[in-house]
Amino acid sequence: MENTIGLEIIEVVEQAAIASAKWMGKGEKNTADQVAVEAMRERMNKIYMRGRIVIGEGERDDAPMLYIGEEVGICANPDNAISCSPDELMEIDIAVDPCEGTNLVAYGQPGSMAVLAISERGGLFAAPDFYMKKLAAPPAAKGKVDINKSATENLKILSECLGRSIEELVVVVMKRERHNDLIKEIREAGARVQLISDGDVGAALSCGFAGTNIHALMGIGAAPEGVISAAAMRALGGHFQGQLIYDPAVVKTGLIGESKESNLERLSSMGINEPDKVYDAHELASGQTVLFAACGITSGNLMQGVRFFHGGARTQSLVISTQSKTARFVDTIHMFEQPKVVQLH
Ligand SMILES: O=C(COP(=O)(O)O)[C@@H](O)[C@H](O)[C@H](O)[C@H](O)COP(=O)(O)O
Ligand SMILES: [Mn+2]
Ligand SMILES: [Mn+2]
Repeated sequence: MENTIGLEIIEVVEQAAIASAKWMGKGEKNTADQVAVEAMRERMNKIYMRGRIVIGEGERDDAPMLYIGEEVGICANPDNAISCSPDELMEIDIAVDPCEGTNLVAYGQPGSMAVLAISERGGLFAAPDFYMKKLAAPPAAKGKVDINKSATENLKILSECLGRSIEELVVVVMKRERHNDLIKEIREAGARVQLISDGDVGAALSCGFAGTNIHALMGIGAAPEGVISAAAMRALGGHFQGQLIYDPAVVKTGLIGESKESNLERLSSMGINEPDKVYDAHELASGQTVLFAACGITSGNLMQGVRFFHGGARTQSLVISTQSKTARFVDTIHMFEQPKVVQLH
């Protein structure tokens, strides 16, 4: 799979990031999102593959593009099958977030990215558009920290695994009312908290690499982003656990339906009969081969954002693969037209 589409998926996230970055700082989050979706879809449909969106922009009725169930790629069209090799005809599942951190792009804040994860059919958990309680930590703490434990206990475990005092640990938490107690507990345990307004995929990913000065992600974010984060952490060997949150009272937003009961029904209709199950990275991204790709829109811990110059742009992307066991940073100069200069830095 990596041989067939490895390089092309870099271009998919690059194109989405470039399109979105043109709207950086313009205060128009919907446009920054929409152009990323369009660019991602256009580039995806030029790939010799037979893809299906399993995590995308929502149900078909709400999302005109990259909706859940949408078939993408040249080989998704049976008329093209003759020009596709058996490898390209393999059915693959794709989870996308063309603009992860739309607010960050709209307000020119760091940490937004175009992201996707790919696996063979059935290899990614088709999470509902609910919330997810998440715990991400570095590879050294994999399987040792546990989402069922308190933040205080996990910080002690992290400190032992990483050979640092608790005071030397930094935990990323989304700045939300639902996290007030969690933030208090982390601070009382002695660790430091980095509050983010948006973008918990980037925070989870940062836990996978030493040197980012981020040692854990705790708290509740969106479930689809949880699956994409899990794919990255699965491929990196980091720790990721997620538990669906279906009770609107817990998240304190009206975004996930009116009642816990109706949400439980929806989960059951999707075949999720253990709604409180804690999933680890291998369950959320269970495929034999899992690829994760991201391209910075605005600069973050791991990737620089898109930098435009006359007639071109420079991007930085990251592709992580279970197949080649690589985390590959890709630095690309894009020449849109005849540039006056090809900018090196
Ligand atoms: O910040 C986020 C927004 O993602 P996007 O809509 O693609 O720009 C995500 O990283 C979060 O995981 C998540 O969507 C968020 O926590 C849910 O929103 P909220 O109700 O504001 O917490
Ligand atoms: Mn997102
Ligand atoms: Mn998004």
